[in-house]
Amino acid sequence: MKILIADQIRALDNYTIEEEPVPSIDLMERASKAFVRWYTERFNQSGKVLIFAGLGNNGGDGLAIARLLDNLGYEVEVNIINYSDKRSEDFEENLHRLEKMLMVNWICDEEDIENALKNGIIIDAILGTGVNRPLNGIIKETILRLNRSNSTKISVDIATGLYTDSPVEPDAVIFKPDFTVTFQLPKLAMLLPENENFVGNWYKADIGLHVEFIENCATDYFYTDKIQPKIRSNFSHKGTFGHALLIAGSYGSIGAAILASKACLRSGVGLLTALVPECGYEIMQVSVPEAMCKTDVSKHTISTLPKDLTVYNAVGIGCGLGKALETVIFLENILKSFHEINPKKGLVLDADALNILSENKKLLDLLPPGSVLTPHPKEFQRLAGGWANDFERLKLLRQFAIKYKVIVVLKGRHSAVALPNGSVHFNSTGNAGMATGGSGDVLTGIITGLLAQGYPPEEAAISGVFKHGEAGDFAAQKSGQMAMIAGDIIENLRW
Ligand SMILES: NC(=O)C1=CN([C@@H]2O[C@H](COP(=O)(O)OP(=O)(O)OC[C@H]3O[C@@H](n4cnc5c(N)ncnc54)[C@H](O)[C@@H]3O)[C@@H](O)[C@H]2O)[C@@H](O)CC1
Ligand SMILES: Nc1ncnc2c1ncn2[C@@H]1O[C@H](COP(=O)(O)OP(=O)(O)O)[C@@H](O)[C@H]1O
Ligand SMILES: [K+]
Repeated sequence: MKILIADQIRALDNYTIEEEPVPSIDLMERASKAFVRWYTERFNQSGKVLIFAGLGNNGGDGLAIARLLDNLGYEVEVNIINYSDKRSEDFEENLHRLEKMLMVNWICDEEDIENALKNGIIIDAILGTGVNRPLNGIIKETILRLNRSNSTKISVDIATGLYTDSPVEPDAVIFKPDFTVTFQLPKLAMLLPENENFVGNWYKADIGLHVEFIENCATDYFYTDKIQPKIRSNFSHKGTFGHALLIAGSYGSIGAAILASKACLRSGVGLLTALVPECGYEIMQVSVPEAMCKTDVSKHTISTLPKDLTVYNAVGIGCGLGKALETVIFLENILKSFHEINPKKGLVLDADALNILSENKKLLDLLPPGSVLTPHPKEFQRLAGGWANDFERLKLLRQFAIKYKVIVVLKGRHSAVALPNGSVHFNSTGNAGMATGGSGDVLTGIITGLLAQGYPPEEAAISGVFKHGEAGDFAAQKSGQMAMIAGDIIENLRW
C-alpha cells in the first residue's frame, strides 16, 4: 500500500470528486460514516461525546459525525473553535444540516473552553491534513486544555497540529489522542516513533478514494500490510529450497545462533548449516538437531573463513558474534571474497557484524550489492551518524541504502525497509512484546532462510520483516506481550 504526502492526498480527494464522480459533500459524508462505523463498534451510547470542530473540511467531518452519532442515539455536544472568518463550503453545509437538530457552542475564549470540558469522549476534528503552521491563539489554548483531560481522545484523520510529512517544531502544541482514525491511507507521520504521543493507536478507514489515481501516484513510501509467500511445488525436495549458512555465536552467546537457526528452519529453508565457535558444538547439536553444525578452529570466537562457501545459497552473519580482533579479520575476509563465491548469493548482516562495520567504516565499501543489513536504531546510528528528528533519520536511511546499494532494515515499531532504489517499506505487524533479547536474531534467521530459497533480497527483507512481526502478534495473543520471549516468535511462524 502506498503512503502519499498531503498534497497528493488533496489531489486524490479532488480527483475522486471529479472522476467517480461524487460531490465533495457526499465524500465527506462517506468519510464521516466510516469514522462512525469504527466508533460505534467500540463505544456505546453511555456518556457524552464531545466533538471539537475546526472550520475547514476536518471540522466539516466533525459536524457530520456529530449528526450521524446523534441520529444513532448518542448524546453529542458540539464545540466549534472560532479561530477565523474563513470556512470551507462543506463545513458550512454540514453546519446548516446540524443546526436543524442540535445547538452548537462557539469557542472564542478561555471561558468557553472551560465550559465545553465535561466528562465524555473527546473527538478532535479541529484541523486535519490541511495544517500548515504551528497552532496558536484559541486553537492552541483549546488543545493545551484538551491534552490535560483524562478522557478518552480520538482524532479524526490526523491529530490537530501534526504535520503529515514533515517534522514538527520541538515545542509545538499538538493534540495527543489515544486513537486516530485516518482516512484511506496511513500518513507518514504516524509511522515515526517521535510522533507516538500524537497518534496513539491508529486505524485506517476506507472511504473509496480513486484506486487508479493511487496506483499512478509516484511515492517512495509504502506500507506493507500483506505479503505473498511463494507456493511450494508438490514435487519439491530439500534441494529445491536452498542451503543456508548462519555464522553466529561466541562464548556466552551461542543462544543467538540457536534462535537464528531455528527461525531459519521454520522459514522453509531446505538445508541449514550453522558455523559456531568450537564451544558451541554440543549446544547446537542438542538444541537444533535439524541443522548441521560446523565449528571454527577458535574455541570461543569465529575467526576463520570456511573453505566450501560456494555450497551455500545464502549466508547470515552476526548474531552473538562478538567483536574479537580475529572476528573483525574474518568479516573483512568474507566481504572481500564474497563476490568471488557467487555474486547471486544472498548475504545478511546483523548485530556485531554491523558493529564491526561501524568501527571499521572502510569495510562498508566491500559490502556486496544486494546485501541485507538489519540494524536497530542504535546500530544504525553507529553506522550512519546521528539525526535531529525521525524525518532526518529516514533521509539518512535512504541515502545509506542508495549509496551502498544494499537493503537496510531499520528495526522497531513499523520497521522501515529501505531499498537501493530509495524506496522505504514500513511494516504493519509486530508489537512491544517483541522488545526482548533475541527477537532480532530470529529476524536474521528468517531473512537468511528466504534468501536461500531464492527470494530476491528486497522481497526477502520485506516479507521476512512482515512474517516476523505477524508471528510476534500471534505469540502476544497467546501469552501476552509481557510474557513472550523470542523463542515464542519462532514457534508462531506460519507461512
Ligand atoms: N477534501 C475532501 O474531499 C475530503 C477531506 N476530508 C477531510 O478534510 C481534511 C482536510 O481538510 P482541509 O484541507 O480543509 O484542511 P483542515 O480542515 O485540516 O484545515 C483547514 C484550514 O485551516 C488552515 N490552517 C492550517 N494550519 C492552521 C493553523 N495552525 N491554525 C489555523 N488554521 C490553520 C488552512 O487554511 C487549512 O486549509 C482531512 O484531514 C479530512 O479530515 C474528508 O472529509 C474526506 C474528503
Ligand atoms: N515495540 C515494538 N513493536 C514492534 N516490533 C518491535 C518492537 N520492539 C522490538 N520489535 C522488533 O523486535 C526485533 C528486535 O531486534 P533487536 O533489537 O535486534 O533485538 P536483539 O538484538 O535482542 O535480537 C526487531 O525486529 C524489532 O522490529
Ligand atoms: K483532527
